[in-house]
Amino acid sequence: MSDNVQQQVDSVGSVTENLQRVNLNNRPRKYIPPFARSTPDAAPSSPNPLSSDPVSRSPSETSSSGFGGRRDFHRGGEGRGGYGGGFRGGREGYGGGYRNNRGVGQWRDGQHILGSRNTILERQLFGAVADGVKTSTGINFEKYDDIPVEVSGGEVEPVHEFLSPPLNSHLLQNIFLSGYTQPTPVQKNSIPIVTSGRDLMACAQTGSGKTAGFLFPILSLAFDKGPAPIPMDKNAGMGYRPRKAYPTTLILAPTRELVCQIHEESRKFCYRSWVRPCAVYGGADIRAQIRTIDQGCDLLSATPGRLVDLIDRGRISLSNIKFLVLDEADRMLDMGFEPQIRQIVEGADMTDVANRQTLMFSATFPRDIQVLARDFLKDYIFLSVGRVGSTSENITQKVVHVEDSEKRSYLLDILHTLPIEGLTLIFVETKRMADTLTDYLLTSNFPATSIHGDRTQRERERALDLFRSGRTSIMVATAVASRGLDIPNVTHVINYDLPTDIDDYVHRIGRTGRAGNTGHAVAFFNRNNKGLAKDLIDLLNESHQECPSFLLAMARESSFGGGGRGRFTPRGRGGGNYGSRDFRRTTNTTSNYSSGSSYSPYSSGYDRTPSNHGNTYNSGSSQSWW
Ligand SMILES: Nc1ncnc2c1ncn2[C@@H]1O[C@H](COP(=O)(O)OP(=O)(O)OP(=O)(O)O)[C@@H](O)[C@H]1O
Repeated sequence: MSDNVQQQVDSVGSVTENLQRVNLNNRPRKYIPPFARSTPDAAPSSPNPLSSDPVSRSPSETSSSGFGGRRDFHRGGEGRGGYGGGFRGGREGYGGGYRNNRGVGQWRDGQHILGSRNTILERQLFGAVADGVKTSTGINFEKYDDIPVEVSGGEVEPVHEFLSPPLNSHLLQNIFLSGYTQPTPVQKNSIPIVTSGRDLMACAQTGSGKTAGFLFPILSLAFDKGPAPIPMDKNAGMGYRPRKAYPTTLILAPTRELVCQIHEESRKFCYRSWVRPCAVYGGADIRAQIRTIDQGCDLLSATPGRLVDLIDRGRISLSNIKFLVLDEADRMLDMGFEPQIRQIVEGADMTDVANRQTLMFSATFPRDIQVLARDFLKDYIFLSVGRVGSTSENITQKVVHVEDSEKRSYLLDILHTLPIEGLTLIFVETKRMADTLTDYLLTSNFPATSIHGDRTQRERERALDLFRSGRTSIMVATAVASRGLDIPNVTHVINYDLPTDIDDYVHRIGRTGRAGNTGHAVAFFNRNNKGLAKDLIDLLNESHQECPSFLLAMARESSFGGGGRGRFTPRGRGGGNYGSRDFRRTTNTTSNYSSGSSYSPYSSGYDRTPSNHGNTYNSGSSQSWW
């Protein structure tokens, strides 16, 4: 972001803050449910590192909705409709004076009332292909259909086109505004699975449309059924209590940047609907985020740490969650995030597993994490598009032997040969190395920036913005940028330092070759990376890439026994063919996976019962923190 644009954004941001402060003086005392919200021109959005357009931060217009903020929606009387009844929350269509504003809709009297069109917002959300800020589909998009799909745990009849039904007709309009003409394989299958009410663990290659794979069926159901009624607050009336948001969908993702990206995608597909997307993540002003969620929060994208903070402050309740999504699920459930995820899912007031749908998506899903994931799922369908952890053939991979001492000069050689158009992402293992290498590139006259966990959120946002816009065509990154980021025009990924885990490699190189586009990945390999050799060879072979002889020799030397963290490598499965990846199929259980209905997720391996799911997890890393 140029300083000029940054200043504009800042000044619009401060106007927003001032107006919000004014609003605070007259604010209704309770969280505003969907039918009683004022409808601003543009949906209020969280401070968003991915949005460079000041319009996205336009102040919320205080409209005279006439619903009267006096009603205690948390206690409200009987209600109708919405996710199967039985609620005690407020009634739909309360009051009158509805004002249909541009771009934001409402749910009222059991009807979905669409906001009118807002061309400025449309341009901001959907852009134009020529803007270059959205990834457009590449020449190999159609080839996704050749990737084998496997489903276990139930029968699925995939959808082959974006049609209504099964998708809500308004959602279809937003899909077409986004320029999507045909679903990707993961979407073809996730739409019927989720709309039929099943839990899902889905694995599909990087860049193949998993985000829409969960957003489409969730939003379609939300647009069809309307808001879930807000449950009774047990402590209502007991003195002052802060307003609380009751989202119906929670999407958890591991990094701030990814949360923002998911939020931006959500804003597109929620356009003109009653559903208000919000994002909360660390490193940004929590008070501004609280003000935003107070304006309405139906679909919440969050990093776990910030969400826990807001739950602890009594600002968010998870008691209304109908859909829980773990994006990059294997990362969310690994050692680093597992305690926070358990705190959110099991330690707070989250809807229990039987009464919510839980969806997990990733390009990789190690066996041990699949086992752990069962704590959060019920009778789920396992969907894999391509082998779990495989890489897209759209990415041309090259592994070169480079000693540590030669890496810098080798890197410069490569950078000199790259075409000027196109972005290059360079991965290193440490934050210090990210800074050092960036400085080196700058002194060598290459436009470079860096992103890593020691930079402030503002610096991270600025780096990403410079890179995304192409003003700085090289970004040096640690693993913080390895997952999920969808940056158009990344043509090259260089693993200057290789990760120790093959799954991390898969995600890193997946920043290129997205949505049917082609890309290139180069890895610097030397003896220090010996432990990765076997998994890397498997991966290269499977994706029909050249495998250098030094790598084969290194693998022979290596004492590692393949399979990594329990991935279903061809070797691990005893053959090189496409086969089972659902761990339930390779585990000796008494479950019946083919029927779906008779499968019991509680049947093997762990000391659990349906009544105490999760709390007696016994794998060795189990702990109680409440
Ligand atoms: N049906 C579709 N038609 C055209 N483009 C699509 C479609 N679905 C998704 N895309 C685009 O493909 C790109 C990649 O999608 P997305 O980021 O969801 O991939 P992903 O599978 O989640 O990748 P990763 O594993 O890296 O997180 C995005 O730019 C998205 O807009």
